[in-house]
Amino acid sequence: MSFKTISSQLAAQLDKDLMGPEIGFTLEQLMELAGLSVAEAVLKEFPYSKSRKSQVLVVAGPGNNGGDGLVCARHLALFGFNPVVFYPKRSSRTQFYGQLVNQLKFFQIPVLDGDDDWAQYLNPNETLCVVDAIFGFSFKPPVREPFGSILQQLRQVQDQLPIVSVDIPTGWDVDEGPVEPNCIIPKVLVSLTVPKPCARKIESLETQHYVGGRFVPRSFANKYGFEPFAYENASQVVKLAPE
Ligand SMILES: NC(=O)C1=CN([C@@H]2O[C@H](COP(=O)(O)OP(=O)(O)OC[C@H]3O[C@@H](n4cnc5c(N)ncnc54)[C@H](O)[C@@H]3O)[C@@H](O)[C@H]2O)[C@H](O)CC1
Ligand SMILES: [K+]
Repeated sequence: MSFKTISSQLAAQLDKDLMGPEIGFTLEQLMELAGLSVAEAVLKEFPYSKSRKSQVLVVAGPGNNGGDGLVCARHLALFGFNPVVFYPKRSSRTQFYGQLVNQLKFFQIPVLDGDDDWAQYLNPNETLCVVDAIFGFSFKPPVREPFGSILQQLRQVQDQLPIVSVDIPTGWDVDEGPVEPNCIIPKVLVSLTVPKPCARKIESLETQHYVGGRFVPRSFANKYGFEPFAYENASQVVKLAPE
């Protein structure tokens, strides 16, 4: 199946439109659905079973991609997984991020900060997968610390420990694809709303590709030049067939 992508410029316009005065979604609403989508993609790729490891490390960055990760961790816990969140640079953009962290504490999900030993969770014998919610479509290279070292450590384990990237693999340019030498090569990519051009650079044999963020009607999708994705029943994600 060949999938439609929209440029970063158009994606930014789409977001502005969705959250503008006429339509009126709030960021919090979209983030909740985005995080739920990613958790469902994890469940589909790595089905939860009581008899196997269920630890998932969620690495959350300082922006909204990180926010998607915080929401995802909460849904993973509801699905039966044991999420651990590494959130080294906390956003003070709005108080909502603090509320998301409080919700994680309410679920007894550990939230590690920059001083904690997060690398202990990179053991493939104990951790099922890593959710890469570090940067999304607003990443501009070169990567700054502490994220440079974090990416380096993730790169070292990514062949043994599968990485699930939220919207854009971290270190990729939204239009051009891999731009950062230490960028993530995910085993699973969950594009939100509609894939961005960088998704064409994934190797379909190596990376499973999902679309999630099921929040637009057909008329709105058509306005932005794509058709709605073939979501089944109440599912929040759809897996795209390899190209
Ligand atoms: N409609 C949707 O599809 C929705 C998508 N969502 C998610 O939001 C991100 C985009 O969020 P944004 O806050 O614009 O940006 P990022 O999270 O990608 O990153 C911004 C953050 O990162 C810092 N930063 C940028 N470059 C660097 C660098 N080289 N080194 C270090 N730090 C860097 C920057 O300063 C900011 O703090 C999108 O991809 C989706 O995942 C929403 O959830 C809403 C719905
Ligand atoms: K990401």
